[in-house]
Amino acid sequence: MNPVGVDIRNVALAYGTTQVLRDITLSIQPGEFFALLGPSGSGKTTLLRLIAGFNQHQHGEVLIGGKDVTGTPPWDRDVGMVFQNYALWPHMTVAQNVAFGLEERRIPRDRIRERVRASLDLVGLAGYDARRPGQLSGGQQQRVALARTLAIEPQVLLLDEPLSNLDAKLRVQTRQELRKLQQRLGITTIFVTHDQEEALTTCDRIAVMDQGVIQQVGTPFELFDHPVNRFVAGFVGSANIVQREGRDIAFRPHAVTLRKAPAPVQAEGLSLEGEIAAVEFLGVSVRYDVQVGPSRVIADVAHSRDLAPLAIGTPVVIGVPASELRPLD
Ligand SMILES: Nc1ncnc2c1ncn2[C@@H]1O[C@H](COP(=O)(O)OP(=O)(O)OP(=O)(O)O)[C@@H](O)[C@H]1O
Repeated sequence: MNPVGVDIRNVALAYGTTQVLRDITLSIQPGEFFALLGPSGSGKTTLLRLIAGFNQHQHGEVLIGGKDVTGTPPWDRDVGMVFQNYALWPHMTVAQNVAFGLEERRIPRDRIRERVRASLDLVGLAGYDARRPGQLSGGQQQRVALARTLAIEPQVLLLDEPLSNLDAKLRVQTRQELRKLQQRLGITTIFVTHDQEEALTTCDRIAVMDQGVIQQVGTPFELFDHPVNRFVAGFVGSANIVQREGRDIAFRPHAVTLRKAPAPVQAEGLSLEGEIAAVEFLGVSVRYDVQVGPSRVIADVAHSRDLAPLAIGTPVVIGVPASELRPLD
């Protein structure tokens, strides 16, 4: 299979007077595992459904494999979508569920049987053909939904929060399996999630969305190390933001060093005086809330058995090296 790219150009979509997507431009590379990451209501699902053909935009164009698909119905788009609730038929067996989309496409019976077997193999469910969805665990149901979508051999795989119904441990295991499967198939995949850890661990690149606008596109490292604005800095990891000379400066809690006051002020980077306001032991590190004037700064300090924690009320000097300071737009 030759993977295809997806290009979204100046797309806008409104429901009545509610503008849900505003001038979205995005290029997803062939074979890429791409995440749409944002809080609830940011427009991720709307954008995914638009690529699938379930939503229509009022402005701009959507290209799949270089072809403008505006106006093309979902079944003519060569895309497969896995829905958040899986949408499996409860009265059908696993094999019948997986075969369903193929029968609709009028594919010959023996070809259908082959493809059902191959896609159940792919997701590790060989031998489960005769079960009904109600006789499977949540994780297995999720894999049936994935097998059913892969069976139609789409050029683009669209996943709408596919792991959100799984418990925390299974979610981690399933996202690793999904990543491996995606790499093996090399299929262009677009993954909607509101969970930053899921996006950072699974995807090649991420578009961070807020209020129908793409705030930044980048690799997990780029977004974490070089957030362009306050929203991305706070949504991808946690960030401290302080005002300096009329600009916002962001830095990560783990970049902060704490020394008991009085301590010499560092020539380079940021130095602030404050007082420990709260202490949380996280195991690997200790998280300190430091009161600095009217604002709070979070410092994550690596824990060591030889280091007594600082008590609430201790006056401290906060230091952040210049290389860890990020000016924001
Ligand atoms: N059919 C509709 N009619 C009117 N408004 C809609 C419709 N569908 C979605 N919206 C609105 O569009 C905005 C974006 O919704 P969307 O479902 O795309 O967000 P999301 O980022 O996927 O959020 P979530 O993670 O909660 O699913 C929301 O404010 C929502 O209320």
